[in-house]
Amino acid sequence: MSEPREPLRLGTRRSKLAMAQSGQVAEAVSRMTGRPVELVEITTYGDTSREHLAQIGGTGVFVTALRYALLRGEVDFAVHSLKDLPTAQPEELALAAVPVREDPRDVIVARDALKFTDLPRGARIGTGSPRRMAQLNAYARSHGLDIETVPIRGNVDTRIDYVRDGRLDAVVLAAAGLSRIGRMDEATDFLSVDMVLPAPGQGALAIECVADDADLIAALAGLDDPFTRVAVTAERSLLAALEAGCSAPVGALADLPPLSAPLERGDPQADGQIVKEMRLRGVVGTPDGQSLVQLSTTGPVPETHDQAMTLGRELAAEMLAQGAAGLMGERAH
Ligand SMILES: NCc1[nH]cc(CCC(=O)O)c1CC(=O)O
Repeated sequence: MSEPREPLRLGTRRSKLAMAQSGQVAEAVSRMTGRPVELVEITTYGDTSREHLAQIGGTGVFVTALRYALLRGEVDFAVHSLKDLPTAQPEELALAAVPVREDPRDVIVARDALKFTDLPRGARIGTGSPRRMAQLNAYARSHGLDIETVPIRGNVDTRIDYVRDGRLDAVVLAAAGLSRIGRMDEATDFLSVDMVLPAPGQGALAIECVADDADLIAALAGLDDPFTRVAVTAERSLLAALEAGCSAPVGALADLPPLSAPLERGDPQADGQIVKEMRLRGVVGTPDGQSLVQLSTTGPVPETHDQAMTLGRELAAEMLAQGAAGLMGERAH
């Protein structure tokens, strides 16, 4: 008979979203390793501060306390929303797995089940994210819509309450967050990524442990999705190269490009080969939507971390050449 094994300790924030995603990963890890996983709740500064996230300014307010718990050996691994993770990876910690990404899009929760295009003139839309403000306002400008973006913050429940009690016509949220807390049915419209590019890493999770725990890294590797990993690596490399923090008005998404015409037609040139390509799109803009730099590049799926990093850096360099830096306002660092 095998010895009973110690449970793995998963450090998690207390928020409903964090508990939901940690719970889902705990189950997957426990299924895969045959070891029980116990959740250890940790309070982070981002959870307790009442200041606006954009005012706190620093990247990673949700992440730091979990990382200290890992480094102190209080927990064995932690689950983060990848979009909340600072782009610099500390040497002592390993990004052990990036599981398959969920829907990366933003959605709105609007009153009266309204779609975005049905919002009335002067509609008040709540979001604390300069990225969402920039792109919504730019879209409104170019389509002759009259909307007002209203800065709010708070967890997903709090933000939906703004609509429920009539203070706002709509709020913008990440589809993945709503889905993980089981409230996806309250979304009234998806915002297409052609209209609003998501935050780098949105919809993806990061599973982190200490870099010298080789056994655990090997065990967690089973949860890794290589495509999601290179995609978010390229997105975050773009973000880092723009020297932008997590609250900067930067959107990025790497995904499969629409099938190219020759492949759709079964062009004999393609020789029966499906050419695996990835498209990386990036956007940066002023929150009022007056100025926006949006670029895209398509090429073979990166095969290594370095290739993915290069892809993001190169697109960022093109964006900077088109004036991206001037649109980001105060630099986070
Ligand atoms: N900003 C906080 C945050 N961090 C991750 C998610 C959602 C889940 C995800 O994007 O992976 C959210 C909520 C939101 O933006 O609506």
